Amino acid sequence: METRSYIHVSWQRSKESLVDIDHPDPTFVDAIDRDSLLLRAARPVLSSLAAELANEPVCLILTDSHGVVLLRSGGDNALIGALDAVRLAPGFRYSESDVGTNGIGTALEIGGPILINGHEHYTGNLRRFSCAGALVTHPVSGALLGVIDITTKAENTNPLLLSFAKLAARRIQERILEEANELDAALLGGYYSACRHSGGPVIAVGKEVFMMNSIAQQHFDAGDQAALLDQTRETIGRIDPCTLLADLPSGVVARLTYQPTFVGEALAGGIIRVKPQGAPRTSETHGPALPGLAGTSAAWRRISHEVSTAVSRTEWVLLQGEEGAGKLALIVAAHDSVARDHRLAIADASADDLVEQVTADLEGGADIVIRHAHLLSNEQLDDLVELFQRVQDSSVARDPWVALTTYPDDGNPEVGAHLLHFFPRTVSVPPLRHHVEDLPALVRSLLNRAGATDLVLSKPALNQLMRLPWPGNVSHLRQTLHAICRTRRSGIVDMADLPAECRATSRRSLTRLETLERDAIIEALKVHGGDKAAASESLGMSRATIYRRIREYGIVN
Ligand SMILES: Nc1ncnc2c1ncn2[C@@H]1O[C@H](COP(=O)(O)OP(=O)(O)OP(=O)(O)O)[C@@H](O)[C@H]1O
Repeated sequence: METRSYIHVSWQRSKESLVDIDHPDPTFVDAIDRDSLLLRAARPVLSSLAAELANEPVCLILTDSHGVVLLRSGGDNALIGALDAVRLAPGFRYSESDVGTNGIGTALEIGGPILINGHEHYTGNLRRFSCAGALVTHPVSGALLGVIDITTKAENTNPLLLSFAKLAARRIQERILEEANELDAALLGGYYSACRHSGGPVIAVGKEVFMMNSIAQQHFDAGDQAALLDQTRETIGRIDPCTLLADLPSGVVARLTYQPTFVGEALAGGIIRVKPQGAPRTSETHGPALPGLAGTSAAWRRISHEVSTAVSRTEWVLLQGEEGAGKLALIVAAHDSVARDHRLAIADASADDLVEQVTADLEGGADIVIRHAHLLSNEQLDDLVELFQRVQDSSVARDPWVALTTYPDDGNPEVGAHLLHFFPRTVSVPPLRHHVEDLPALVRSLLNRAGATDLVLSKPALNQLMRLPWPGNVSHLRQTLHAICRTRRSGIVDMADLPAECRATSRRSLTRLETLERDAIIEALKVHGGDKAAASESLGMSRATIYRRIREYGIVN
Protein backbone atom coordinates (compact mmCIF):
# COMPACT_ATOMS: atom_id res chain seq x y z
CA MET A 1 0.00 0.00 0.00
CA GLU A 2 1.23 3.53 -0.77
CA THR A 3 1.83 5.69 2.28
CA ARG A 4 -1.05 7.90 1.14
CA SER A 5 -3.41 4.94 1.08
CA TYR A 6 -2.32 4.05 4.62
CA ILE A 7 -3.25 7.56 5.66
CA HIS A 8 -6.60 7.32 3.91
CA VAL A 9 -7.47 4.04 5.63
CA SER A 10 -6.22 5.42 8.95
CA TRP A 11 -8.52 8.45 8.62
CA GLN A 12 -11.41 6.09 7.99
CA ARG A 13 -10.55 4.12 11.13
CA SER A 14 -10.28 7.37 13.10
CA LYS A 15 -13.69 8.43 11.84
CA GLU A 16 -15.22 5.07 12.77
CA SER A 17 -13.70 5.40 16.26
CA LEU A 18 -15.57 8.74 16.58
CA VAL A 19 -12.39 10.65 17.38
CA ASP A 20 -13.24 14.28 18.10
CA ILE A 21 -11.67 16.18 15.19
CA ASP A 22 -11.27 19.45 17.11
CA HIS A 23 -10.68 18.36 20.71
CA PRO A 24 -9.25 14.85 20.81
CA ASP A 25 -9.12 13.58 24.33
CA PRO A 26 -6.45 10.92 24.95
CA THR A 27 -7.19 8.57 27.84
CA PHE A 28 -4.97 8.97 30.91
CA VAL A 29 -3.57 5.73 32.29
CA ASP A 30 -1.83 6.07 35.64
CA ALA A 31 -0.81 2.45 36.27
CA ILE A 32 2.52 2.42 34.46
CA ASP A 33 5.17 -0.18 35.22
CA ARG A 34 8.27 1.99 35.78
CA ASP A 35 10.59 -1.01 35.82
CA SER A 36 9.54 -2.78 32.65
CA LEU A 37 12.10 -4.39 30.39
CA LEU A 38 11.27 -1.78 27.74
CA LEU A 39 11.83 1.19 30.04
CA ARG A 40 15.05 -0.23 31.45
CA ALA A 41 16.43 -0.72 27.95
CA ALA A 42 15.07 2.52 26.52
CA ARG A 43 16.20 5.01 29.20
CA PRO A 44 19.94 5.00 28.35
CA VAL A 45 19.25 4.83 24.60
CA LEU A 46 16.88 7.78 24.67
CA SER A 47 19.12 9.95 26.78
CA SER A 48 22.14 9.33 24.55
CA LEU A 49 20.09 10.01 21.40
CA ALA A 50 18.65 13.15 22.97
CA ALA A 51 22.23 14.29 23.61
CA GLU A 52 23.12 13.65 19.96
CA LEU A 53 20.12 15.78 18.94
CA ALA A 54 20.75 18.46 21.53
CA ASN A 55 20.38 21.37 19.16
CA GLU A 56 17.51 20.00 17.10
CA PRO A 57 13.88 20.86 17.91
CA VAL A 58 12.83 17.20 18.14
CA CYS A 59 11.45 15.16 20.99
CA LEU A 60 11.84 11.40 21.42
CA ILE A 61 8.78 9.71 22.83
CA LEU A 62 8.51 6.14 24.07
CA THR A 63 5.13 4.42 24.46
CA ASP A 64 4.04 0.97 25.52
CA SER A 65 2.33 -1.46 23.15
CA HIS A 66 -1.01 0.33 23.61
CA GLY A 67 0.40 3.74 22.75
CA VAL A 68 0.54 5.01 26.37
CA VAL A 69 3.40 7.52 26.63
CA LEU A 70 6.05 6.27 29.07
CA LEU A 71 8.92 8.67 28.54
CA ARG A 72 9.85 11.86 26.69
CA SER A 73 13.37 12.93 25.99
CA GLY A 74 14.91 15.98 24.29
CA GLY A 75 13.09 18.89 22.70
CA ASP A 76 13.27 22.61 23.50
CA ASN A 77 10.86 24.35 25.87
CA ALA A 78 8.64 25.59 23.06
CA LEU A 79 8.21 22.09 21.64
CA ILE A 80 7.62 20.50 25.06
CA GLY A 81 5.02 23.19 25.84
CA ALA A 82 3.27 22.48 22.54
CA LEU A 83 3.30 18.73 23.26
CA ASP A 84 1.86 19.29 26.73
CA ALA A 85 -0.92 21.33 25.18
CA VAL A 86 -2.02 18.31 23.09
CA ARG A 87 -1.31 15.94 25.98
CA LEU A 88 1.40 14.09 24.15
CA ALA A 89 2.85 13.53 27.60
CA PRO A 90 3.58 10.64 30.01
CA GLY A 91 0.47 8.68 31.00
CA PHE A 92 -1.65 9.69 27.99
CA ARG A 93 -2.61 7.14 25.36
CA TYR A 94 -1.90 8.08 21.76
CA SER A 95 -3.69 5.21 20.06
CA GLU A 96 -5.56 5.92 16.84
CA SER A 97 -8.88 5.37 18.58
CA ASP A 98 -7.95 8.10 21.10
CA VAL A 99 -6.52 10.84 18.92
CA GLY A 100 -6.84 9.64 15.31
CA THR A 101 -4.02 9.28 12.76
CA ASN A 102 -0.61 9.91 14.39
CA GLY A 103 2.90 8.47 14.36
CA ILE A 104 2.31 6.29 17.43
CA GLY A 105 -1.22 4.93 17.02
CA THR A 106 -0.95 4.47 13.26
CA ALA A 107 2.38 2.61 13.53
CA LEU A 108 0.65 0.28 16.02
CA GLU A 109 -2.34 -0.18 13.71
CA ILE A 110 -0.35 -0.96 10.58
CA GLY A 111 2.29 -2.96 12.48
CA GLY A 112 5.25 -1.07 11.01
CA PRO A 113 7.12 2.25 10.89
CA ILE A 114 5.40 5.32 9.47
CA LEU A 115 6.01 9.05 9.11
CA ILE A 116 2.94 11.22 9.54
CA ASN A 117 3.49 14.71 8.19
CA GLY A 118 1.60 17.67 9.69
CA HIS A 119 -1.42 17.77 7.35
CA GLU A 120 -1.77 13.97 7.40
CA HIS A 121 -2.90 13.99 11.04
CA TYR A 122 -6.62 13.42 11.49
CA THR A 123 -7.24 16.05 14.13
CA GLY A 124 -6.57 19.72 13.59
CA ASN A 125 -4.50 20.29 16.70
CA LEU A 126 -1.94 17.63 15.74
CA ARG A 127 -1.31 19.12 12.28
CA ARG A 128 1.27 21.43 13.87
CA PHE A 129 3.53 18.40 14.29
CA SER A 130 5.19 15.76 12.18
CA CYS A 131 5.96 12.46 13.81
CA ALA A 132 7.71 9.26 12.85
CA GLY A 133 6.91 6.09 14.79
CA ALA A 134 8.76 2.75 14.74
CA LEU A 135 7.74 -0.38 16.61
CA VAL A 136 9.98 -1.85 19.30
CA THR A 137 9.71 -5.63 19.44
CA HIS A 138 11.46 -8.14 21.67
CA PRO A 139 14.61 -9.25 19.84
CA VAL A 140 14.11 -12.89 20.81
CA SER A 141 10.39 -13.54 21.17
CA GLY A 142 9.29 -10.94 18.61
CA ALA A 143 6.58 -9.71 21.03
CA LEU A 144 5.47 -6.11 20.53
CA LEU A 145 6.80 -3.97 23.38
CA GLY A 146 6.01 -0.42 22.31
CA VAL A 147 6.69 2.44 19.92
CA ILE A 148 9.50 4.94 19.66
CA ASP A 149 8.28 8.16 18.14
CA ILE A 150 10.21 11.22 17.00
CA THR A 151 8.15 14.37 16.93
CA THR A 152 9.00 17.80 15.60
CA LYS A 153 7.15 20.92 14.45
CA ALA A 154 5.45 20.33 11.07
CA GLU A 155 7.66 22.86 9.30
CA ASN A 156 10.77 20.87 10.27
CA THR A 157 9.54 17.57 8.80
CA ASN A 158 12.15 15.42 7.12
CA PRO A 159 12.11 11.82 5.84
CA LEU A 160 15.19 11.27 8.00
CA LEU A 161 12.94 11.35 11.07
CA LEU A 162 11.73 7.88 10.15
CA SER A 163 15.26 6.50 9.74
CA PHE A 164 16.07 7.99 13.09
CA ALA A 165 13.06 6.38 14.78
CA LYS A 166 14.02 3.02 13.29
CA LEU A 167 17.60 3.47 14.51
CA ALA A 168 16.34 4.25 18.03
CA ALA A 169 14.11 1.15 17.99
CA ARG A 170 17.08 -0.96 16.87
CA ARG A 171 19.29 0.39 19.64
CA ILE A 172 16.63 -0.36 22.26
CA GLN A 173 16.35 -3.90 20.95
CA GLU A 174 20.13 -4.32 21.13
CA ARG A 175 20.06 -3.07 24.70
CA ILE A 176 17.33 -5.62 25.55
CA LEU A 177 19.52 -8.34 24.11
CA GLU A 178 22.50 -7.14 26.14
CA GLU A 179 20.37 -7.15 29.27
CA ALA A 180 19.14 -10.67 28.47
CA ASN A 181 22.74 -11.80 28.06
CA GLU A 182 23.70 -10.14 31.33
CA LEU A 183 20.79 -11.82 33.10
CA ASP A 184 21.64 -15.22 31.63
CA ALA A 185 25.28 -14.75 32.56
CA ALA A 186 24.34 -13.88 36.15
CA LEU A 187 22.04 -16.90 36.36
CA LEU A 188 24.75 -19.16 34.98
CA GLY A 189 27.25 -17.75 37.51
CA GLY A 190 24.83 -18.42 40.38
CA TYR A 191 24.16 -21.90 39.06
CA TYR A 192 27.85 -22.87 38.79
CA SER A 193 28.56 -21.51 42.24
CA ALA A 194 25.60 -23.43 43.75
CA CYS A 195 26.76 -26.62 41.99
CA ARG A 196 30.26 -26.19 43.43
CA HIS A 197 29.10 -25.45 46.96
CA SER A 198 26.16 -27.76 47.40
CA GLY A 199 27.61 -30.92 45.86
CA GLY A 200 24.00 -32.04 45.37
CA PRO A 201 21.20 -31.67 42.83
CA VAL A 202 20.83 -28.08 41.57
CA ILE A 203 18.40 -26.53 39.10
CA ALA A 204 18.48 -23.06 37.54
CA VAL A 205 15.31 -21.50 36.13
CA GLY A 206 14.86 -18.31 34.19
CA LYS A 207 12.14 -17.12 31.87
CA GLU A 208 13.67 -18.93 28.92
CA VAL A 209 16.15 -21.16 30.71
CA PHE A 210 16.04 -24.45 32.56
CA MET A 211 19.26 -26.17 33.65
CA MET A 212 19.66 -29.28 35.79
CA ASN A 213 23.10 -30.45 36.92
CA SER A 214 24.33 -33.96 36.24
CA ILE A 215 23.94 -34.95 39.90
CA ALA A 216 20.22 -34.17 39.68
CA GLN A 217 19.98 -36.08 36.42
CA GLN A 218 21.64 -39.13 37.95
CA HIS A 219 19.64 -38.89 41.13
CA PHE A 220 16.15 -38.62 39.66
CA ASP A 221 14.61 -40.84 36.99
CA ALA A 222 12.80 -39.37 33.98
CA GLY A 223 9.42 -39.33 35.74
CA ASP A 224 10.80 -37.47 38.77
CA GLN A 225 12.71 -35.04 36.54
CA ALA A 226 9.50 -34.18 34.67
CA ALA A 227 7.70 -33.61 37.98
CA LEU A 228 10.57 -31.41 39.21
CA LEU A 229 10.38 -29.36 36.02
CA ASP A 230 6.66 -28.92 36.62
CA GLN A 231 7.21 -27.82 40.22
CA THR A 232 9.98 -25.36 39.42
CA ARG A 233 7.67 -23.51 37.00
CA GLU A 234 5.94 -22.20 40.11
CA THR A 235 9.05 -20.28 41.06
CA ILE A 236 9.41 -18.38 37.78
CA GLY A 237 9.20 -14.64 38.42
CA ARG A 238 9.37 -14.97 42.23
CA ILE A 239 11.48 -12.29 43.85
CA ASP A 240 11.60 -13.77 47.36
CA PRO A 241 13.40 -16.93 48.47
CA CYS A 242 11.05 -19.81 49.23
CA THR A 243 10.97 -23.51 50.01
CA LEU A 244 8.69 -26.00 48.28
CA LEU A 245 8.03 -29.66 48.92
CA ALA A 246 7.73 -31.78 45.80
CA ASP A 247 5.97 -35.12 45.94
CA LEU A 248 7.71 -37.03 43.15
CA PRO A 249 6.18 -39.93 41.21
CA SER A 250 8.80 -42.37 42.58
CA GLY A 251 7.50 -41.70 46.08
CA VAL A 252 10.47 -39.52 47.06
CA VAL A 253 9.61 -36.23 48.69
CA ALA A 254 12.11 -33.52 47.75
CA ARG A 255 12.68 -30.18 49.43
CA LEU A 256 13.33 -27.39 46.90
CA THR A 257 15.03 -24.26 48.20
CA TYR A 258 14.65 -21.36 45.77
CA GLN A 259 16.97 -18.35 45.80
CA PRO A 260 16.32 -15.55 43.29
CA THR A 261 19.23 -14.02 41.31
CA PHE A 262 19.23 -10.33 40.38
CA VAL A 263 21.24 -8.03 38.16
CA GLY A 264 20.64 -4.68 39.83
CA GLU A 265 16.87 -4.56 40.14
CA ALA A 266 16.20 -7.01 37.33
CA LEU A 267 15.33 -10.60 38.18
CA ALA A 268 17.56 -12.98 36.23
CA GLY A 269 15.88 -16.16 37.49
CA GLY A 270 16.55 -18.40 40.42
CA ILE A 271 18.67 -21.23 41.71
CA ILE A 272 16.98 -24.21 43.29
CA ARG A 273 18.82 -26.67 45.52
CA VAL A 274 17.04 -29.99 45.73
CA LYS A 275 17.25 -32.20 48.80
CA PRO A 276 15.52 -35.58 48.76
CA GLN A 277 13.79 -36.10 52.12
CA GLY A 278 13.82 -39.89 52.09
CA ALA A 279 14.34 -42.98 49.96
CA PRO A 280 11.52 -44.05 47.67
CA ARG A 281 8.98 -46.09 49.49
CA THR A 282 8.99 -49.64 48.19
CA SER A 283 6.01 -51.87 47.63
CA GLU A 284 6.89 -53.90 50.74
CA THR A 285 6.60 -50.92 53.03
CA HIS A 286 3.56 -49.80 51.18
CA GLY A 287 1.31 -52.80 50.91
CA PRO A 288 -0.39 -53.79 47.70
CA ALA A 289 -2.12 -51.29 45.44
CA LEU A 290 -5.88 -51.57 45.57
CA PRO A 291 -7.61 -54.65 44.22
CA GLY A 292 -9.70 -53.99 41.14
CA LEU A 293 -7.62 -51.01 40.09
CA ALA A 294 -4.69 -50.95 37.71
CA GLY A 295 -1.50 -49.24 38.81
CA THR A 296 1.59 -50.35 40.66
CA SER A 297 3.72 -47.21 40.44
CA ALA A 298 5.05 -45.81 43.68
CA ALA A 299 2.86 -42.74 43.33
CA TRP A 300 -0.29 -44.79 42.83
CA ARG A 301 0.59 -47.18 45.68
CA ARG A 302 1.18 -44.29 48.01
CA ILE A 303 -2.16 -42.60 47.43
CA SER A 304 -3.99 -45.96 47.48
CA HIS A 305 -2.46 -46.56 50.89
CA GLU A 306 -3.36 -43.08 52.09
CA VAL A 307 -7.00 -43.35 51.07
CA SER A 308 -7.32 -46.87 52.56
CA THR A 309 -5.83 -45.63 55.83
CA ALA A 310 -8.28 -42.75 55.89
CA VAL A 311 -11.24 -45.08 55.36
CA SER A 312 -10.06 -47.52 58.01
CA ARG A 313 -9.74 -44.67 60.54
CA THR A 314 -12.99 -43.05 59.33
CA GLU A 315 -10.87 -39.96 58.76
CA TRP A 316 -12.70 -37.66 56.34
CA VAL A 317 -10.69 -37.03 53.22
CA LEU A 318 -10.54 -34.63 50.30
CA LEU A 319 -9.22 -36.00 47.00
CA GLN A 320 -7.92 -33.37 44.66
CA GLY A 321 -6.93 -34.06 41.09
CA GLU A 322 -7.52 -33.24 37.46
CA GLU A 323 -10.56 -34.37 35.54
CA GLY A 324 -10.75 -38.15 35.07
CA ALA A 325 -7.61 -38.83 37.14
CA GLY A 326 -9.29 -41.69 39.03
CA LYS A 327 -10.40 -40.01 42.27
CA LEU A 328 -13.75 -41.77 42.51
CA ALA A 329 -12.30 -45.11 41.38
CA LEU A 330 -9.73 -44.84 44.15
CA ILE A 331 -12.32 -44.05 46.83
CA VAL A 332 -14.64 -46.87 45.75
CA ALA A 333 -11.80 -49.42 45.63
CA ALA A 334 -10.32 -48.31 48.98
CA HIS A 335 -13.73 -48.40 50.62
CA ASP A 336 -14.41 -51.80 49.13
CA SER A 337 -11.19 -53.19 50.49
CA VAL A 338 -11.38 -51.88 54.07
CA ALA A 339 -15.01 -51.00 54.86
CA ARG A 340 -16.90 -53.53 52.78
CA ASP A 341 -19.63 -53.86 55.45
CA HIS A 342 -20.67 -50.25 55.07
CA ARG A 343 -22.64 -48.90 52.18
CA LEU A 344 -20.92 -46.16 50.17
CA ALA A 345 -23.32 -43.67 48.61
CA ILE A 346 -22.12 -41.54 45.69
CA ALA A 347 -23.47 -38.03 45.24
CA ASP A 348 -22.60 -35.33 42.74
CA ALA A 349 -22.40 -31.63 43.62
CA SER A 350 -24.25 -30.79 40.42
CA ALA A 351 -27.42 -32.59 41.63
CA ASP A 352 -30.22 -30.20 42.61
CA ASP A 353 -31.29 -32.38 45.54
CA LEU A 354 -27.72 -32.98 46.70
CA VAL A 355 -28.25 -31.86 50.29
CA GLU A 356 -31.45 -33.93 50.72
CA GLN A 357 -29.72 -36.94 49.22
CA VAL A 358 -26.63 -36.61 51.44
CA THR A 359 -28.77 -36.03 54.55
CA ALA A 360 -30.83 -39.16 53.85
CA ASP A 361 -27.73 -41.28 53.17
CA LEU A 362 -25.88 -40.12 56.28
CA GLU A 363 -28.96 -40.56 58.46
CA GLY A 364 -29.30 -44.06 56.99
CA GLY A 365 -25.79 -44.83 58.25
CA ALA A 366 -24.08 -44.86 54.84
CA ASP A 367 -20.62 -43.51 54.09
CA ILE A 368 -20.64 -40.95 51.34
CA VAL A 369 -18.56 -39.42 48.59
CA ILE A 370 -19.50 -36.06 47.10
CA ARG A 371 -17.96 -35.72 43.65
CA HIS A 372 -17.05 -32.43 42.02
CA ALA A 373 -17.23 -30.46 45.28
CA HIS A 374 -15.71 -27.44 43.47
CA LEU A 375 -19.18 -26.99 41.92
CA LEU A 376 -20.99 -26.58 45.26
CA SER A 377 -23.02 -23.39 45.53
CA ASN A 378 -22.74 -21.15 48.59
CA GLU A 379 -26.21 -22.25 49.66
CA GLN A 380 -25.27 -25.93 49.43
CA LEU A 381 -22.09 -25.17 51.34
CA ASP A 382 -24.02 -23.58 54.22
CA ASP A 383 -26.38 -26.57 54.40
CA LEU A 384 -23.51 -29.06 54.29
CA VAL A 385 -21.57 -27.24 57.03
CA GLU A 386 -24.64 -27.51 59.26
CA LEU A 387 -25.18 -31.16 58.35
CA PHE A 388 -21.52 -32.16 58.83
CA GLN A 389 -21.40 -30.38 62.19
CA ARG A 390 -24.51 -32.26 63.32
CA VAL A 391 -23.04 -35.57 62.19
CA GLN A 392 -19.74 -34.95 63.94
CA ASP A 393 -21.47 -33.82 67.17
CA SER A 394 -23.81 -36.80 67.35
CA SER A 395 -22.71 -39.77 69.44
CA VAL A 396 -23.12 -42.89 67.40
CA ALA A 397 -21.00 -46.03 67.56
CA ARG A 398 -19.24 -45.34 64.26
CA ASP A 399 -19.16 -41.95 62.61
CA PRO A 400 -19.93 -42.15 58.91
CA TRP A 401 -16.99 -41.65 56.57
CA VAL A 402 -17.14 -38.77 54.10
CA ALA A 403 -14.96 -38.04 51.09
CA LEU A 404 -15.00 -35.13 48.66
CA THR A 405 -13.45 -34.93 45.21
CA THR A 406 -12.46 -31.64 43.60
CA TYR A 407 -10.48 -30.31 40.66
CA PRO A 408 -7.41 -28.27 41.57
CA ASP A 409 -7.69 -24.44 41.41
CA ASP A 410 -11.16 -24.50 39.98
CA GLY A 411 -14.74 -23.71 40.96
CA ASN A 412 -16.14 -22.04 44.04
CA PRO A 413 -13.29 -20.53 46.13
CA GLU A 414 -15.55 -20.66 49.21
CA VAL A 415 -15.39 -24.47 49.35
CA GLY A 416 -12.01 -24.49 51.10
CA ALA A 417 -12.97 -21.86 53.67
CA HIS A 418 -16.25 -23.60 54.57
CA LEU A 419 -15.50 -27.29 54.43
CA LEU A 420 -11.78 -27.85 54.80
CA HIS A 421 -11.76 -28.04 58.59
CA PHE A 422 -13.98 -31.15 58.44
CA PHE A 423 -11.40 -32.88 56.26
CA PRO A 424 -8.07 -33.32 58.03
CA ARG A 425 -6.53 -35.23 55.13
CA THR A 426 -6.05 -34.08 51.54
CA VAL A 427 -4.80 -36.51 48.94
CA SER A 428 -3.50 -35.27 45.58
CA VAL A 429 -4.30 -37.75 42.84
CA PRO A 430 -1.60 -37.30 40.18
CA PRO A 431 -2.50 -36.71 36.54
CA LEU A 432 -1.88 -39.74 34.32
CA ARG A 433 1.17 -38.07 32.73
CA HIS A 434 2.85 -38.14 36.16
CA HIS A 435 2.49 -41.92 36.59
CA VAL A 436 2.63 -42.91 32.98
CA GLU A 437 4.38 -46.15 33.90
CA ASP A 438 0.90 -47.37 34.95
CA LEU A 439 -0.48 -46.81 31.46
CA PRO A 440 0.11 -50.34 30.08
CA ALA A 441 -1.74 -51.87 33.06
CA LEU A 442 -4.51 -49.30 32.73
CA VAL A 443 -4.88 -50.09 29.04
CA ARG A 444 -5.22 -53.79 29.83
CA SER A 445 -7.72 -53.18 32.61
CA LEU A 446 -9.84 -50.74 30.58
CA LEU A 447 -9.85 -53.03 27.50
CA ASN A 448 -10.92 -55.98 29.64
CA ARG A 449 -13.71 -53.90 31.16
CA ALA A 450 -14.83 -52.94 27.66
CA GLY A 451 -15.09 -56.66 26.84
CA ALA A 452 -12.08 -56.57 24.48
CA THR A 453 -10.04 -59.17 26.34
CA ASP A 454 -8.48 -60.42 23.10
CA LEU A 455 -7.35 -57.03 21.90
CA VAL A 456 -3.65 -56.24 22.49
CA LEU A 457 -1.68 -53.05 21.81
CA SER A 458 1.69 -53.46 20.12
CA LYS A 459 4.76 -52.16 21.95
CA PRO A 460 5.21 -49.14 19.62
CA ALA A 461 1.51 -48.28 19.99
CA LEU A 462 1.78 -48.47 23.80
CA ASN A 463 4.96 -46.40 23.74
CA GLN A 464 3.21 -43.80 21.65
CA LEU A 465 0.28 -43.65 24.12
CA MET A 466 2.81 -43.19 26.94
CA ARG A 467 4.19 -40.12 25.18
CA LEU A 468 0.85 -38.29 25.07
CA PRO A 469 -0.14 -35.66 27.65
CA TRP A 470 -3.68 -37.05 28.32
CA PRO A 471 -5.34 -33.84 29.47
CA GLY A 472 -8.48 -35.82 30.39
CA ASN A 473 -6.38 -38.49 32.17
CA VAL A 474 -7.74 -42.05 32.66
CA SER A 475 -11.22 -41.05 31.38
CA HIS A 476 -9.55 -39.74 28.24
CA LEU A 477 -7.59 -42.98 27.81
CA ARG A 478 -10.81 -44.96 28.33
CA GLN A 479 -12.60 -43.00 25.59
CA THR A 480 -9.68 -43.51 23.20
CA LEU A 481 -9.65 -47.26 23.85
CA HIS A 482 -13.41 -47.42 23.39
CA ALA A 483 -12.97 -45.72 20.01
CA ILE A 484 -10.47 -48.42 19.05
CA CYS A 485 -12.82 -51.15 20.31
CA ARG A 486 -15.55 -49.84 18.05
CA THR A 487 -13.47 -50.78 15.00
CA ARG A 488 -12.09 -54.11 16.26
CA ARG A 489 -12.45 -56.50 19.19
CA SER A 490 -9.41 -58.75 18.87
CA GLY A 491 -5.91 -58.92 17.41
CA ILE A 492 -3.01 -56.50 17.66
CA VAL A 493 -3.52 -52.73 17.57
CA ASP A 494 -0.52 -51.17 15.83
CA MET A 495 0.56 -47.53 15.50
CA ALA A 496 -1.43 -47.15 12.29
CA ASP A 497 -4.61 -48.32 14.06
CA LEU A 498 -4.47 -45.61 16.71
CA PRO A 499 -6.90 -42.72 16.30
CA ALA A 500 -5.36 -39.70 14.55
CA GLU A 501 -5.17 -37.58 17.72
CA CYS A 502 -2.89 -40.22 19.29
CA ARG A 503 -0.41 -40.33 16.46
CA ALA A 504 1.06 -36.91 16.91
CA THR A 505 2.86 -35.29 19.80
CA SER A 506 2.94 -31.58 19.22
CA ARG A 507 4.68 -29.30 21.70
CA ARG A 508 2.06 -26.59 21.34
CA SER A 509 -1.72 -26.66 21.17
CA LEU A 510 -2.96 -26.62 17.62
CA THR A 511 -5.65 -24.43 16.10
CA ARG A 512 -8.77 -26.14 14.80
CA LEU A 513 -7.47 -25.75 11.24
CA GLU A 514 -4.09 -27.22 12.13
CA THR A 515 -5.80 -30.17 13.82
CA LEU A 516 -7.77 -30.85 10.65
CA GLU A 517 -4.62 -30.61 8.55
CA ARG A 518 -2.71 -32.89 10.93
CA ASP A 519 -5.47 -35.52 10.89
CA ALA A 520 -5.70 -35.35 7.07
CA ILE A 521 -1.95 -35.98 6.79
CA ILE A 522 -2.12 -38.91 9.20
CA GLU A 523 -5.04 -40.38 7.26
CA ALA A 524 -3.26 -39.94 3.91
CA LEU A 525 -0.10 -41.58 5.28
CA LYS A 526 -2.19 -44.48 6.52
CA VAL A 527 -3.94 -44.91 3.13
CA HIS A 528 -0.60 -44.81 1.31
CA GLY A 529 1.21 -47.15 3.69
CA GLY A 530 3.45 -44.40 5.04
CA ASP A 531 4.61 -43.24 1.58
CA LYS A 532 5.12 -39.50 2.10
CA ALA A 533 5.39 -38.69 -1.60
CA ALA A 534 2.09 -40.41 -2.41
CA ALA A 535 0.42 -38.88 0.64
CA SER A 536 1.56 -35.37 -0.31
CA GLU A 537 0.34 -35.85 -3.87
CA SER A 538 -3.09 -37.06 -2.73
CA LEU A 539 -3.38 -34.00 -0.48
CA GLY A 540 -2.23 -31.58 -3.18
CA MET A 541 0.64 -30.57 -0.91
CA SER A 542 4.29 -30.20 -1.90
CA ARG A 543 6.69 -32.79 -0.56
CA ALA A 544 8.64 -30.14 1.31
CA THR A 545 5.44 -29.04 3.05
CA ILE A 546 4.40 -32.53 4.10
CA TYR A 547 7.87 -33.19 5.53
CA ARG A 548 7.73 -29.89 7.43
CA ARG A 549 4.24 -30.54 8.76
CA ILE A 550 5.16 -34.09 9.85
CA ARG A 551 8.00 -32.59 11.86
CA GLU A 552 5.95 -29.68 13.22
CA TYR A 553 3.01 -31.81 14.29
CA GLY A 554 5.26 -34.57 15.66
CA ILE A 555 3.53 -37.16 13.47
CA VAL A 556 4.96 -40.61 14.08
CA ASN A 557 4.84 -42.56 10.85
N1 LIG B 1 -6.39 -47.09 38.42
C1 LIG B 1 -7.44 -47.32 37.65
N2 LIG B 1 -7.67 -48.59 37.21
C2 LIG B 1 -8.73 -48.82 36.41
N3 LIG B 1 -9.61 -47.89 36.01
C3 LIG B 1 -9.43 -46.65 36.43
C4 LIG B 1 -8.34 -46.30 37.27
N4 LIG B 1 -8.40 -44.97 37.51
C5 LIG B 1 -9.48 -44.52 36.86
N5 LIG B 1 -10.11 -45.52 36.22
C6 LIG B 1 -11.31 -45.40 35.39
O1 LIG B 1 -11.21 -44.16 34.71
C7 LIG B 1 -12.46 -43.49 34.68
C8 LIG B 1 -12.33 -42.14 35.38
O2 LIG B 1 -12.08 -42.36 36.76
P1 LIG B 1 -12.86 -41.56 37.90
O3 LIG B 1 -14.30 -41.40 37.56
O4 LIG B 1 -12.51 -42.19 39.19
O5 LIG B 1 -12.13 -40.17 37.76
P2 LIG B 1 -12.35 -38.84 38.62
O6 LIG B 1 -11.01 -38.33 38.95
O7 LIG B 1 -13.27 -39.11 39.77
O8 LIG B 1 -13.03 -37.96 37.53
P3 LIG B 1 -13.88 -36.57 37.63
O9 LIG B 1 -13.43 -35.89 38.87
O10 LIG B 1 -13.50 -35.85 36.40
O11 LIG B 1 -15.30 -36.99 37.67
C9 LIG B 1 -13.45 -44.41 35.34
O12 LIG B 1 -14.07 -45.19 34.35
C10 LIG B 1 -12.57 -45.28 36.22
O13 LIG B 1 -13.15 -46.53 36.44
